[in-house]
Parts: sequence; C-alpha cells; structure tokens
Amino acid sequence: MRQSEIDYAHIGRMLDVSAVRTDVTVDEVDQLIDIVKQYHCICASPMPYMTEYVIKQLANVPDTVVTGVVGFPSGADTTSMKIHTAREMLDIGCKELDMVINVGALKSGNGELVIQDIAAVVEAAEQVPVKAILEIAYLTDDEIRRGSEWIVQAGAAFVKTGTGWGPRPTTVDTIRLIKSVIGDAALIKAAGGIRDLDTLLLMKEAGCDRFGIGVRSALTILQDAYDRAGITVDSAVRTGLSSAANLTDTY
Ligand SMILES: O=C[C@H](O)COP(=O)(O)O
Repeated sequence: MRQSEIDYAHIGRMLDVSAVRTDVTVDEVDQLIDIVKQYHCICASPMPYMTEYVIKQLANVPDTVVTGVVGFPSGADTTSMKIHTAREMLDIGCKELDMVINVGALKSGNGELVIQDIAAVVEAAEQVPVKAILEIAYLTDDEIRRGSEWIVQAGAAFVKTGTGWGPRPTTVDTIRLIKSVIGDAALIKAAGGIRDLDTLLLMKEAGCDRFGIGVRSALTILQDAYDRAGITVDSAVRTGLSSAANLTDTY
C-alpha cells in the first residue's frame, strides 16, 4: 500500500475507540466521547455500566455507533448470561456487540460449546453485527486457526483478536494467520496492543477491516493520521492526550 493511497483524513472510519479497562474513570470515558466526535470514529466501546451514558452523549452524532461488550474479559460467562447482556446492550441502543468467546472451551477442544455460545449471541443480536473475540494472547497458532473457523461457523460478522486485557499484543502475523484461515468469510477486527499508525496500516494491508484501540493509543494514532493529512484539530481534544496517558498499559 503506497502512502499516497492511504486516506489519512478518514482513518477514524476504521476505528472502534475503547475505554474497557478495569480502572477506567468517567473523565476517560468523557475523553473517549470527545475523541470519537472529533475524529469521526466509527464506534465507541465503553464498559457496560457506562454504555447508556455514552449512547446519550452521542445521540446527535450520526457518525459513531456504540458497541456493547459481552462476556468481558474472560468469556467464561454462561451462554444465558451472555444472551442477557447482549439483549440489555441492544435495548439501550447499541448497534454492534463485541463478545468474548469461551476461551477455556476453545483450549479444551470443545467446539460444540464454543460455536453454540457464539451462535446464541448472534441470534439474540438479530441484524446487529457481532465481533467474536478470540483472545489470541492465550492461544497457540493452532487454537487461533480452530477458533477462527468456529467463529465463522457460528455466524459472527467479525473475528476480533483481543480484549486488550491479555498478556501480549495482536501482531501483523496474527492478522495474516486469521486471514489465511477465514478468507472473506468474515471481517477481521484487530484489537489489543496496537500502538502506532504504521502497525495499523500493515494490519490493514494484511486483511484487517476494523481496529479496536484504547483511548490513549487511539488519540496518538488519530493525531498522527491527521498530521499526515495536514488537518488541524481542536486544541481541547489534544490537551486530553496527557490525562489519557494515565491509562495503564501492559505492553
Ligand atoms: O477492544 C479494545 C481494546 O481496549 C483494545 O486494546 P488496547 O486497550 O490495548 O488498545
């Protein structure tokens, strides 16, 4: 991909900006709201108890939908718990869902459980896209292959790589591996430890369609894209960079 072919001004259309850490504060959620508005990001992703608040704050922002998180972060909830959460998120107005698959069942080779768990949420979501999270940080390459196949079989719209809570980041090689397995049968969302624009662009070239990025890294990446596009942004959002940097980072 040549630099001249990249639409830096619209990078936000591929970004789900998240505030899904344990210690996320209301100030950080407010900053997430400012960022998605300023950079026209496609999706905002808060923790469940803040989701209705974010939906209200973005009510007049047509560019951005809010995703509801399901089964964060372990994926070990029962299927009925996941269905309940999915329905609650949809009832308050979420237009997408990000669910963690049953990682323990995947590692135990229990495909039937993994597939029915995802399929039940896909069914509850009706037409709303479900991004099923593998949590690659805990998986071998074989498990990533198997899990990707099961996510496609269950009918999820996206194979998503991570929650951001795992011990290692998603890499370009992870995206290549998933793409080699699923082809065009589902979309790919890379998430977890993406910290710069060039890595994001390499992942896009490898077949990634969407990126989930925590609020601190998102601001850095979006600002880099706007700088490359020669766009000046509101100083209030840029000032937020320093407070968002308080988010702890495991990578
Ligand atoms: O899905 C969203 C995650 O928060 C992305 O991970 P991150 O916080 O490491 O960027």
